Amino acid sequence: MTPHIRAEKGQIAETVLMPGDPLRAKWAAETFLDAPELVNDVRGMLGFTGTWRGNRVTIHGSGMGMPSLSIYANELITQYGARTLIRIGSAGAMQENVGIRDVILAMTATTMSTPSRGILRELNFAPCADWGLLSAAHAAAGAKGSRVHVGGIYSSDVFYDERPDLNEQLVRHGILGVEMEAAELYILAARHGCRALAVLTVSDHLLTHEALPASERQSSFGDMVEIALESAFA
Ligand SMILES: O=P(O)(O)O[C@H]1O[C@H](CO)[C@@H](O)[C@H]1O
Ligand SMILES: O=c1cc[nH]c(=O)[nH]1
Repeated sequence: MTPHIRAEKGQIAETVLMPGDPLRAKWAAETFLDAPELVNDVRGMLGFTGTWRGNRVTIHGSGMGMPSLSIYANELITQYGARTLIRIGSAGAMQENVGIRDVILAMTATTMSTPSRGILRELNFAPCADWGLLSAAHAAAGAKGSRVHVGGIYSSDVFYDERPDLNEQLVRHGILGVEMEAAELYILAARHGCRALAVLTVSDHLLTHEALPASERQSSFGDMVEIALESAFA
């Protein structure tokens, strides 16, 4: 038990999928896992452990933003022994060739600051995905016929960004999309010798202003979940 997770040791699997939305965790666990068991609901942050093709998996919400993800990922890694952490999130597209519902595999996650800033100080550390997970996820996405993009994303501290000049630079430098957690996940994985990847589904487009409703962001991103599971156990 930790301040934020009520699960007993042993109730959390070594492989953890982390959506921002706790209700996406519930949907994904009920849709893709065999015998999912609720292992956390402290503060309404839902976590479930079950099996996928015989492999133990936990699907646990991270909440929105890096400070929230950092609490859960730290506790999952240091208190429960999580070793493979895959974010399954939504993202806003930042390139014309990236469409709604496309999948983005985040090779790197550029950021302005994360909860790790206090440790890294003046270092511009380069948060990056685990290569084994990334290459397996790319193969899984290809086999499914998903429209998939691999490259850099931006992990933002704000959803309502008021810096159009910043977005211009991100677009200009090829950033595929924006979300709010991956950079801290990658940094924590590097610090603790874990594997991490962010598999994202495009829910809205910053250039065209198309957007999916909240209900679809909660429970329609099945390809992303399967890609994450296949990469974890490739
Ligand atoms: O859909 P999730 O996984 O929450 O991810 C994205 O959605 C939230 C913002 O609406 C942020 O958490 C962002 O990273
Ligand atoms: O963080 C996010 C997630 C989805 N769409 C955005 O524009 N930002």
